[in-house]
Amino acid sequence: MLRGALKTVGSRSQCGVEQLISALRGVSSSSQQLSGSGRTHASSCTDGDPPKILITGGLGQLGVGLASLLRRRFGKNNVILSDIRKPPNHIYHSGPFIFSDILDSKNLRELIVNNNISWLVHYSAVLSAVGENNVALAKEVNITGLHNILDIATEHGLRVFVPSTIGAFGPSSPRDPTPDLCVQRPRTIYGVSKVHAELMGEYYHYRYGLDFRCLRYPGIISADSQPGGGTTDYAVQIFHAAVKSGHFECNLRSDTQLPMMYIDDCVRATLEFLEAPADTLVSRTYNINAMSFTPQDLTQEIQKVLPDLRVTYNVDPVRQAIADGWPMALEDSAARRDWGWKHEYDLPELVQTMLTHITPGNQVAQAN
Ligand SMILES: NC(=O)c1ccc[n+]([C@@H]2O[C@H](COP(=O)([O-])OP(=O)(O)OC[C@H]3O[C@@H](n4cnc5c(N)ncnc54)[C@H](O)[C@@H]3O)[C@@H](O)[C@H]2O)c1
Ligand SMILES: C[C@@H](O)[C@H](N)C(=O)O
Repeated sequence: MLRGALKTVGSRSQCGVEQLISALRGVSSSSQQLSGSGRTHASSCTDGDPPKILITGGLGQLGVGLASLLRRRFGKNNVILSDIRKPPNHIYHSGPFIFSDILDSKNLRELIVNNNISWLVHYSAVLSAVGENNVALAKEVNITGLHNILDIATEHGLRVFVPSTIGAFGPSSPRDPTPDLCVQRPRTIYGVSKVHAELMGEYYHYRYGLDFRCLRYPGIISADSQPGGGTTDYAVQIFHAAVKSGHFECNLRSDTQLPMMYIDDCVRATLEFLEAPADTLVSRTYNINAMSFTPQDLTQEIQKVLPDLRVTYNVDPVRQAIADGWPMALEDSAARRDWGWKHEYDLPELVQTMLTHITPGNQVAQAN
């Protein structure tokens, strides 16, 4: 039966996944139809052992920061970074790194089996602004890639974390604040693919018992890694320009308010959510919020430290249209209630911390 199921899965059919799960669990397919309760199957790690974690798309803005926190928590060799790009030397030498293209499901499956992976953090993606410039690539990476991840995670009983975003909402969503559950009609391929990921993950959870976990991140701000082509990138770039030249040209209007978060809060939220006992999670997808600000607010806060900073505006119509349809703040009381989410950085702490990291003698380590 197992051989038959494997053969079917090789053809990537939904039915194949179902058969394989049955074969691996030794249950009849009728007994595992529509679990309803969404009870997760398969242990995420062997009793007492730390999880073995694979991070896809790990060389982007967020992967290295998350890997560093997870390695401190679970041990260096239990966290493997992967990407399709070659890592800089300091990342290559900081812990296990491996090539993995999420569009190559055979390679991905081998990696998971050979390394006994139990948790999968799926960071590969094409972000909002880049996605609008290359819809075909965004569809491939964000939708086909996601399908590969969910199928393989289901086959091998993994705990899988897929981040969503403020970009999963659109102009018809309530914007200030945006609740967990509301109308989601995004107008970018990035947003559409992230709503798809949320729904597919939840479907696999209820249908197959997949331990799917998803947080909707705000725009993330980091000092030692560069953003990958999103609408919120200005909020990272302004710090480097402020320190380097004292002038920043902003591609969003001065009054564009968006939810943002410092990277340390983002990766800590991800770890805490990954570790939360399944029975505390009322939902599989949660908003998390920290602060909201406009380019003007951010400029004024930076000017408290660097009064000579000059910001001019050259609005990019594509990014502005995207931002105008996104939340101004996220409502995240469910995350705070169910698994204890609490942010630590508001705007003043963010600015102090970023400027401390980005000093002239300590220019951004190009993590990515
Ligand atoms: N950074 C943010 O502000 C933010 C906010 C909300 C959600 N997110 C989500 O968090 C995740 C990580 O974001 P990020 O900012 O690090 O993204 P990023 O754009 O900086 O990095 C994405 C990585 O994916 C890799 N990638 C692309 N195609 C791939 C493929 N076929 N196979 C394997 N890897 C591939 C790229 O090489 C890149 O290193 C994404 O899913 C993103 O949607 C990010
Ligand atoms: C918000 C987030 O998903 C990403 N930084 C983007 O702007 O596309």
